[in-house]
Amino acid sequence: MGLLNHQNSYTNIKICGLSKEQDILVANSLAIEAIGFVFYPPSPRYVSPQQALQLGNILSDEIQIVALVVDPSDELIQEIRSQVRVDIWQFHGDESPARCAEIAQATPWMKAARIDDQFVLQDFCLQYSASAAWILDAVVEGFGGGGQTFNWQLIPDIWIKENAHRVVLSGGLNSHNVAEAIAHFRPLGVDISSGVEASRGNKEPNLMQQFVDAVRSTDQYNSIKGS
Ligand SMILES: O=C(O)c1ccccc1N[C@@H]1O[C@H](COP(=O)(O)O)[C@@H](O)[C@H]1O
Repeated sequence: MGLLNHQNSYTNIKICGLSKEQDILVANSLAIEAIGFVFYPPSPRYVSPQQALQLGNILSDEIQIVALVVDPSDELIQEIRSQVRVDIWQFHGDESPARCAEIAQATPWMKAARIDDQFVLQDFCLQYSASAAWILDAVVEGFGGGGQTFNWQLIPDIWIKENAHRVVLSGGLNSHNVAEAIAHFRPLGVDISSGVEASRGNKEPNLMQQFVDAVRSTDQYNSIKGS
């Protein structure tokens, strides 16, 4: 169980940016590993620690909570820690490795790499070697959640072969492109926000279901194919 579980024979799924009770009830009905709360005020998916506490109370214990932050203040971290069950921290800003470790303490954390043709992946991986997984995302306005894919060809095949077991792939995923994404990366997990929304910040239950179905049927197809 869990987004960072390497023993699963399937692709782990995180749905990010849930902000309403209805989103949580839908998540509870899907066999997903994690949901994300966005504690970044400019985001259309922002929830306060108090809201996250209430939403967390109705979330299934089987589903992990990822706390997504972008260069957070100490005060915000304190508030999140005191109110929310955080299973994994997600750092999506310019946090240094030391700052990630300081905030996360004993809780696992993931650092997002925002990929463009200037990005030096080797340096990033060395710098953030303590990250339990690396989130690969696109460069978008507002740090993330922009529904944009990055150019997958920028990631060398050899790097994918050696490191995909530590990758949570994100950036513009949806039920139509996720099979190709899994075939290309064979990642530890996939992370989606915009692709399961009717409009920015508004999750659509049918799209959430379709995304999970697409991931699970891709895994099944790949296991039958034996690849
Ligand atoms: O979701 C947001 O609003 C957000 C804000 C700031 C940083 C990251 C954010 N979300 C993360 O962005 C990626 C990609 O999301 P999308 O599927 O392309 O919309 C994902 O890791 C979200 O967790």
